[in-house]
Amino acid sequence: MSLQAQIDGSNLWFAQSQLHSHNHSLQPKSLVVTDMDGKLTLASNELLNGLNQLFQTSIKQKSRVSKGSVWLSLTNNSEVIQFIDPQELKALGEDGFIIKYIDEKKSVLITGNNQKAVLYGVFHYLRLLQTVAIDKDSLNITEIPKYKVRILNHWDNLDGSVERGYAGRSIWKWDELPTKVSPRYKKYARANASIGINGTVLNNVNANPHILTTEYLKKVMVIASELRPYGIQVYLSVNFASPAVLGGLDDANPKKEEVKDWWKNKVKEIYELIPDFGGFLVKANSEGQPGPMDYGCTHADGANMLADALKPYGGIVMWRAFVYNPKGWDRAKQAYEEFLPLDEQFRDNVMIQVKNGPVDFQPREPLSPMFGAMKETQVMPELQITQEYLGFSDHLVYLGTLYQEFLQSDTYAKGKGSTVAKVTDGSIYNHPVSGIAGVANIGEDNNWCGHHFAQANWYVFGRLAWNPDADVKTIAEEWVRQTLTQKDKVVSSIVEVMMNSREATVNYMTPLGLHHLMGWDHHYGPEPWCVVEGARPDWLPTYYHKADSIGIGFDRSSTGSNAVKQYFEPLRSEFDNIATCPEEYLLWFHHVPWNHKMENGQTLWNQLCLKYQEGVDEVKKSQEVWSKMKTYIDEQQFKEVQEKIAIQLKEAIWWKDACILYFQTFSKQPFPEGVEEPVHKLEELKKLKFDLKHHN
Ligand SMILES: CO[C@H]1[C@H](O)[C@@H](O)[C@H](O)O[C@@H]1C(=O)O
Repeated sequence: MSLQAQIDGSNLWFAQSQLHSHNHSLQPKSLVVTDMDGKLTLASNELLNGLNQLFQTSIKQKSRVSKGSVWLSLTNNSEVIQFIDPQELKALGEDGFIIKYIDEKKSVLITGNNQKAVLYGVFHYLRLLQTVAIDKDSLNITEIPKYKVRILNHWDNLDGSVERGYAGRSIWKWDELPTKVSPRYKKYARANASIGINGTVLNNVNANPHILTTEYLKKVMVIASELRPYGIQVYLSVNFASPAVLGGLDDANPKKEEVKDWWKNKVKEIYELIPDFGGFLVKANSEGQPGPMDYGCTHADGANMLADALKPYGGIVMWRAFVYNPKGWDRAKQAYEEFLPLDEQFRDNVMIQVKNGPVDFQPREPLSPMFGAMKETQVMPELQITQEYLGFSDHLVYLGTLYQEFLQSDTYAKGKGSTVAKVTDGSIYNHPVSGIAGVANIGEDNNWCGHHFAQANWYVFGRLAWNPDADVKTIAEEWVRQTLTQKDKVVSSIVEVMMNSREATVNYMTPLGLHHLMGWDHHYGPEPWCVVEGARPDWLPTYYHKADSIGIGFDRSSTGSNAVKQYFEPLRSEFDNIATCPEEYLLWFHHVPWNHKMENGQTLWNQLCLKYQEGVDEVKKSQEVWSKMKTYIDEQQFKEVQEKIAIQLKEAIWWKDACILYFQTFSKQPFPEGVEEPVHKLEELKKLKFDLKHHN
């Protein structure tokens, strides 16, 4: 694969360069577009390009539907109405589509209520051609996305750097805009549209107020117009202090009329430039960011002020609940404590954006108790696609399994079956908006995401935002077939590596419910011993593992911080009781003696060491599998992944050695049989200096 091809995005899944090996009895013969006013030009071009590439022929465009046609039309066409029930068409809403084999015409119809929906239908159809065998009977598909807002959050700064970004600099070229328009914007839009993503927040939640200057808004306008044809709305992160910093007001007190007016005027200016602007994302009173609490006001006061300004234009506010205070006993409890009393107070165009776990994007966390608990306010999940705590773009970690575990976690908010997906996608609580956000892993690296397999995490996020109940193994297979290879016998081996990769990472980094053992600022390698003078205690690993001569783990049970109280029954009791707490969360909820008997009869100490070893062994296995892929994979992709897996294995061993050697200073017990002798010395590991620059 040439460098240019990578930059062009030809190594992304939507390039449609290879066909699935299944025999397609329904090979399209012609394309018919019923389109009076040119609304479907983009969709039909995508389809034509895709089909031509897939079948390596030139598909003819015709004006009449005949045997073997693929027929694109909006639903308001009189012919379409003959074949599909009007109720069904109405139910499609804005983004839903139908792909249906029409017997009478011996052709395939792709239709939706607007151009964006038809485009989604086109991409879905192309995906099917590449990933499964389709026939007349299977082509009877209605797809309606579960979440209304399916959005990426870029933590991209105006100077081109990316907070927690591991794929090079930002793709947004603020210096060149508005005059020069990078070709990547359009490719980004296509890739996102192909998986149903319909929104993007361009800038970091640690927001530079300058994004709201007229100068920057004009740049934003250009990006918005590049993304618009693909159905992607632009949103911005805003700094709560903007009225003071930019507007010269005395402060940003949300109760003051002049502050409200400043926001109203700013919003008006934005909509004049970008009529379909989506709204604001806000990180307030969190990690030093300004917010309404600076003025004795609440999160609701702040969010509602912005919501009122956006409401006349249909805009929304995504207000983050990532708040924690170093004075608290347990960081995991704080969002709930701050936000639950405010339920019922938020406007209906506000969503509270909550990270999947109660702490911070760890390799594994139990669900945040916020899900299901806030009933009157729409809560939207925030997932992290960039691998801040999962080995950056050096480790192969397929996050589909993490996302699925979270989305299918039962909150019990309305009895059994109240999964996170159902309490947030509108199935259980019905609010006018719903949404799900993913913190992007995209940068200007040739391969877009730093690691070829990291693209799969962007892909699976989009597919789950469309349908949170979809099967992530199937999604992994889709991605492999569209991106790497169509050879059946190797597809399943690669999918297996992907499916095991997250558990492997949990095991070599933080097994059995441990969390936040990473270096306190870079969040990359292991530093469970880390003590930093002057640093917030809740940024240090020792705050989380609490290892001592008796045992290890954070006691969040009813005898400890009582974080368990924030969960619905029966979860609360299950987590609270050391005998029923799932072992994968054991040290999250309990301080457990070293000699505690685990389910398999091992002591906690032995099991902990064995888990670290299991993680390392799994990476060894994936290295072996990958080494056999050489003949099936593009040379450059093969080599680059191989190099990364070698790093991952080295670092999995680093993680294992660092953690078991350090925890041994408390347990004072030997390593059990089956655990490889550490190749490192603890004192040397403690002196290792991590070079962040090397990883960007
Ligand atoms: C954007 O800031 C990030 C910060 O870099 C990160 O270490 C932490 O995970 O979370 C913050 C947040 O989510 O606001």
